[in-house]
Amino acid sequence: LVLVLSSRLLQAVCINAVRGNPDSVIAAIDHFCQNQEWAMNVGDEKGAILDSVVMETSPSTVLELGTYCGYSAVRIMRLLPPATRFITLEMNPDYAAVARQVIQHAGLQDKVCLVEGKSADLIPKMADMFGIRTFDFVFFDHWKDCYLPDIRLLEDCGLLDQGSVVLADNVLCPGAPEYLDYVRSSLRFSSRFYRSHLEYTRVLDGLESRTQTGPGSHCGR
Ligand SMILES: O=C(NCCCCCn1ccc2cnccc21)c1cc(-c2ccc(F)cc2)cc(O)c1O
Ligand SMILES: [Mg+2]
Repeated sequence: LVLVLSSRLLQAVCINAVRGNPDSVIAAIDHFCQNQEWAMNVGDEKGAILDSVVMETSPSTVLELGTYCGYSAVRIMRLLPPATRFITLEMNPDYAAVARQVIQHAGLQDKVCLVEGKSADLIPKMADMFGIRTFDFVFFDHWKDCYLPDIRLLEDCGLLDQGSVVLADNVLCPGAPEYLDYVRSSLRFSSRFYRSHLEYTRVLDGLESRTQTGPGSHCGR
């Protein structure tokens, strides 16, 4: 039976990770990607930066765009207190299926709301679908040319408010130049670059966080 990469990654989790132990799931995926086959998880180096920004923000509502195999979803959810809402979007049904099983192996299936679809279609429905007013923390890890239109869409839908943090993966590799220009240009928010490396390689990459300083677009004209 020929397994596709995401299924081989899931197999490595099932074999090497302890059920109900998120840290062992993270370690199993990192070991697989470092020693068997590269995969586009945020990885351990950038993952540690993601952890620190999540802990610093201590959000009560979190949105992730780009679930892939669920690696960053497990990283984020393992840090969140029980009442936190975590929503993650994946457009590829095969990846979504693998992610559900990876998240279940970590014992975090009750905390996740994994939705299949495209950000442009689902962001405008977030408020109605999930009763979410604003997101305290958003992790961008989907199509890099969607980062800019999607942060604008989140703002236009009033889903970002004062203190909301948007953290974007891969701002150098593959890169999101227009997004970087945008978040670094406006005075309405502060942005910070975390220098790192492309997952499981020595190629330069980084994360960019953007914190809303002014009130959300829906109030405080
Ligand atoms: O492409 C990347 N990720 C996006 C995958 C597709 C997301 C699709 N998708 C999911 C939800 C969703 C919602 N709306 C619309 C679209 C949506 C990615 C690539 C690399 C990479 C690859 C090769 C290389 F040589 C160097 C680097 C590294 C990363 O870390 C990455 O994240
Ligand atoms: Mg990425």
